[in-house]
Amino acid sequence: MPSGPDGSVMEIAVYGAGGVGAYYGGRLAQQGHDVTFIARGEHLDALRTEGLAVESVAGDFEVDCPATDDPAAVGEVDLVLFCVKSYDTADAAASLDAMLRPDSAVLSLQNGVDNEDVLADVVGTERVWGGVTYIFSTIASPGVVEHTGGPGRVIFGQYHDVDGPAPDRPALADDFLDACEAAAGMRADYTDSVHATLWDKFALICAQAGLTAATRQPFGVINDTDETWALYRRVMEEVVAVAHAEGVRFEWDPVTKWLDAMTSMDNDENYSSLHYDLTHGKRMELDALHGSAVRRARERNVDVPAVEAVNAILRPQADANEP
Ligand SMILES: NC(=O)C1=CN([C@@H]2O[C@H](COP(=O)(O)OP(=O)(O)OC[C@H]3O[C@@H](n4cnc5c(N)ncnc54)[C@H](O)[C@@H]3O)[C@@H](O)[C@H]2O)C=CC1
Ligand SMILES: CC(C)(CO)C(=O)C(=O)O
Repeated sequence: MPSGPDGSVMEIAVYGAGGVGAYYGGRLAQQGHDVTFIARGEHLDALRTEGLAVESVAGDFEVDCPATDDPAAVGEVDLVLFCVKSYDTADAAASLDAMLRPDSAVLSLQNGVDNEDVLADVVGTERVWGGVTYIFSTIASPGVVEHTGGPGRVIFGQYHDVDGPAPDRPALADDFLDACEAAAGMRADYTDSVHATLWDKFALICAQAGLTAATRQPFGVINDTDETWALYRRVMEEVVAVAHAEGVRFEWDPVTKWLDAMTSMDNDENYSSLHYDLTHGKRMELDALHGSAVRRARERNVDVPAVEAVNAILRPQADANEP
């Protein structure tokens, strides 16, 4: 049964119903929320005709939700889960308006630290929630999403200027937290430290995605190889230095936190979505990850030789995978 605070149904559009978006949207639909998928191509055709099938380590399920490639046809919703790849952010953001009321929100679950500003420029900062997610999930075939691991965890917060105070938590965020708590196979937490949360994930993903993609090896091999493990740490340290230079304040040390967490998890076989895209000939998010870190470091005069090296190593393959 739906589980808003008063038992209400949330109206949710999933913009980019791929590995991440269809998984979380499907879980919320499974719980009875009113979810519409925005997708395209053969995947959209399959969602329309067969519905969504999710093969998940947290339990397989199927749901049948309306699906479209036209955001204007969705109508107004409470929340847009914004889950396109970062290279599609600007194009997709341009058609958000038709789905939003003044009190609606757009929650980005994307990797990278550039997306929220792009969204805020289009829909206004007050309607943007910055978010991160920890999951391994991909489109296995049209209409079929495969969730192979990760805790299925979302952390999000009202976006705001990096120098300003965190705004009050919006009432809609409580509705969404309740919806997530009631749903199977996912968990969400709210943060007042949205910038630190985004950069904390950015530091991890630059190391995890960068090193798994550059070496084509899973985490366990990287962790077992002294030189490679040193580079993994170095990438994180450099990204955190850029965050500090941008005025992001952490109440924890992301490098120690992630090195401890990653080595204590059952993680040895894991790669990353960037590695998946690289090895499947798909367009890569390199520009939004290491490319962005390098650009931001240059603007702030921070030395990031390890991030530059990973960026340079991956660039030819990223260029080759461009459509
Ligand atoms: N896949 C994973 O396990 C994880 C991914 N992420 C991040 O989440 C974001 C989404 O990644 P994935 O779900 O893997 O991507 P995906 O490629 O599986 O899904 C995105 C979908 O959006 C669709 N799309 C893009 N623009 C569209 C438009 N204008 N209209 C309709 N459909 C559109 C694409 O066709 C694609 O099917 C990325 O930023 C990624 O880095 C974060 C954590 C884990
Ligand atoms: C952190 C990780 C590796 C899994 O959530 C990820 O974000 C990705 O694969 O893109």
